[in-house]
Parts: sequence; structure tokens; C-alpha cells
Amino acid sequence: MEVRARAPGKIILAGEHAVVHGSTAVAASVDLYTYVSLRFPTPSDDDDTLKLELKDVALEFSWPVGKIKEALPESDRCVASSPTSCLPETIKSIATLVEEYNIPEAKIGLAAGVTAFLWLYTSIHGYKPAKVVVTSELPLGSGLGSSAAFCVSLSAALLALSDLVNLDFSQQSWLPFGESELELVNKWAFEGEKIVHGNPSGIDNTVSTYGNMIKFRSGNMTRIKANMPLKMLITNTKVGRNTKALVAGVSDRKVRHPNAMTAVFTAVESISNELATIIQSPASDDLAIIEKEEKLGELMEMNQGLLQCMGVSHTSIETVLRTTLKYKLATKLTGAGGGGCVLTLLPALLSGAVVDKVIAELESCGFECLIAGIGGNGTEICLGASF
Ligand SMILES: Nc1ncnc2c1ncn2[C@@H]1O[C@H](COP(=O)(O)OP(=O)(O)OP(=O)(O)O)[C@@H](O)[C@H]1O
Ligand SMILES: C[C@@](O)(CCO)CC(=O)[O-]
Ligand SMILES: [Mg+2]
Repeated sequence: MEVRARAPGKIILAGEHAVVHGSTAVAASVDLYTYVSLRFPTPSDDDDTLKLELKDVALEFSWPVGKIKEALPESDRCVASSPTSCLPETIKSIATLVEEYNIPEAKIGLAAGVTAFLWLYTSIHGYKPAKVVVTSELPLGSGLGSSAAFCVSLSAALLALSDLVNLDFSQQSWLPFGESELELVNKWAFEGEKIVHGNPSGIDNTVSTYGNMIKFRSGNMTRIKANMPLKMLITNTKVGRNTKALVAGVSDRKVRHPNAMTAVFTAVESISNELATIIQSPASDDLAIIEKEEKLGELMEMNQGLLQCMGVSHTSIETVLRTTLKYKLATKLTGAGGGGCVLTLLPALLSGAVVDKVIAELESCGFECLIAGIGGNGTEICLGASF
């Protein structure tokens, strides 16, 4: 039996980091996906291993299921229907299975992803042999929610072939889940994100699960609908960073300066709410759109200033800011910052020639630019997919 699941990456239009501390953030899915294929061997395959192939980083893992059972006995597991956090002792036990593979130092962030895989897999399917293959269109560790897309697509594939989900096996196209199934996918993905991020707000897995555009605050999502064209240039600075470390850095700064940081988070709350209101409000003509774009750009610049206060900007991000400012374009980092990806608002009436010039100038700095579709579907599955 085989299934393929996909889950989109995301951009955060406003509110990253502050959302971890209870402020509102606004995020949208992007049409770049992570794909997970899951296949259970037939008895004639005579295969007693759990295999994981991470194609993007050219790594393959294979554990005999007996070995997984030894490291992670039944008493440490939980049940598929009620997502539970992986305890620190269990993370250590799983780490023994991951460490065997001597992941190269440059790819060490991947160990957390593999640990999340083993936790999600064993929680949902126990010690059943299987082959899981992961590929992604997203740059990993760059602010576009690759960890969430990984956890969501994995949870979706695992749940699709569990007893908890009833699917129509006659269809061979991408299909959405029902609401209650999406809720379960999202909860499991959040548990995976906790292993990768330490202390995630849940916004990334939620927007990857449900797609479209959302407002998110303290674990609660509100769907929002854009009432204006929204085009963003995404610049990948290609400076590697790690979300867990950046999130921890902001929390440390909050401990050192509680009043100042609380004021920063409160300001972000106002920015996110105002941004959501502008995006949703009707615009009758070009003039109204231009007015809304000017306000959005200003809010993005203000948010970027506050992210700098939080200590998560980077010289590469500042270079993108300076470059786009020459063209009077507003820019902010997206995701955890510290490098990674940066958003630039492209007004609807901006000429293609100017966009080409900005992209050429950014790419001459060694950055990579892309324009992705914003606000598409969330996670979907395709049954009977072939490897
Ligand atoms: N396709 C993939 N294959 C293997 N591991 C992946 C994949 N996608 C994500 N991961 C895991 O997620 C980690 C990157 O997560 P991280 O949260 O640091 O960045 P991000 O999610 O891309 O950015 P942000 O959280 O700022 O949106 C990787 O180191 C790896 O553990
Ligand atoms: C930095 C952060 O706010 C967004 C990362 O995409 C972390 C989180 O909300 O979990
Ligand atoms: Mg992440």
C-alpha cells in the first residue's frame, strides 16, 4: 500500500518571533511543497526494516524494526489518536538510533528532523516496516517553513495509511483531508515541530496544514482572505541559520529586558492586526490598491525594525533592505531571520523591467530570487502513488 502527501511552505507577512510570545502574526502558504511517499512492504518483500530516504540532502537511513523496539519500547510510545509531546528521555533514546549514522557536521540540523520522523512514525505506526521518501521544493532552513512542511507532509502520509482515516482509494489525484483529519495532522505536525524548533508557536505547521492566509495568536487560527493583489519577491540570502537557536535567542533577550521586549511584542501585535485589516478591506480601484500597498509596505518596514530590536536581522538581510530601498520597495525578513529569506512587496503596477532590475542587482550579491504563488491549498494526499 502506498500514499504520497504534500504540504506547502509559508511566508510570514508580519509577527514572527513575537507570535511565540503571544502576539498575533499573519502568514500565507506558498506554492512550494515538501513531498512524502510512504509504502508498506508486502509479505513477499520479506523486509523488516524502516527506511527513510531524504533526497534533498542525499541521506538514507535504515533501521531493523527490532532495534527501534529496543530503543523505544512500547511503554515510551503514545497512541496515534492523541498527539503527545516526545519526552526529553525519549528524544535521547531516539538519538541513539540517529547517531549511528554519523550525520556530517554541516548537516547536523538534520538530526532533529530525523528524530521527529522516528517519533511521528512510531507513534502512528508502531514497529511496522516501511519505506519513506522525502523530497522538497523548499530551501531547507531558510525561513520558508521547511521544517513545518516536512512534519505536516509526514503526518499526513502516516495518518492517511492509519486506521484513523478513511480515504477513497479510487481517486488518483491530489485530495484534501476532511476537517477532523486536518486537525489531527496539524496536532501531530506540531509535536514534530517541537522536536525541531524547541518552542514553536504552531503558526508554521498550521498554515502548512490549512493553506491560504491566516491570522494566528496563542494557538488559535483565523482564516483571512486577501482583497487585493499580493505579490512578494522572495530573496534567499543563502545564509544558513537555525530556527531553534534564533527563537531561544529572542527568549533570552526577553529575560534580560522584559519591559522593553514586551513593548516590542505589543507593537508587533498592532502591526499584524493593522496589516490583516488592510489586506482584507475592499479596494475599489487602482488608487485604493496603491494606498493599501503603501500602508502595507510601511508596516513591513516597521516590523523589520522591530525584528532588528529582537536581534534576528543579519548583514545579508540589511543588504537586501538597502538594495530594494533604492527602488523604493519595502522589505522585511520572513520566518526566523538570521539570514534565510527576505520578502519584498512588489506593487501591482510596478513594471516588469524594474522587477527584473531589482532581481539582477540582488542576484549579483549572490542571493537567489523567486516569486511564489501565495495562499494556495494546504496539505493534500494522493493514493496509490509510485516511488
Ligand atoms: N526536506 C527535508 N528533508 C530533511 N529534513 C528536513 C527537510 N525539510 C526540513 N527538514 C528539517 O527541518 C530543519 C530546518 O528547520 P528550520 O526550522 O531550522 O528552518 P525552516 O523551517 O526552513 O525555517 P523557518 O522555521 O524559519 O520557517 C532541517 O535541519 C531538518 O531537520
Ligand atoms: C520564528 C517563528 O515565529 C516563525 C518561524 O517561521 C517561530 C515560531 O513561530 O514557531
Ligand atoms: Mg522551521
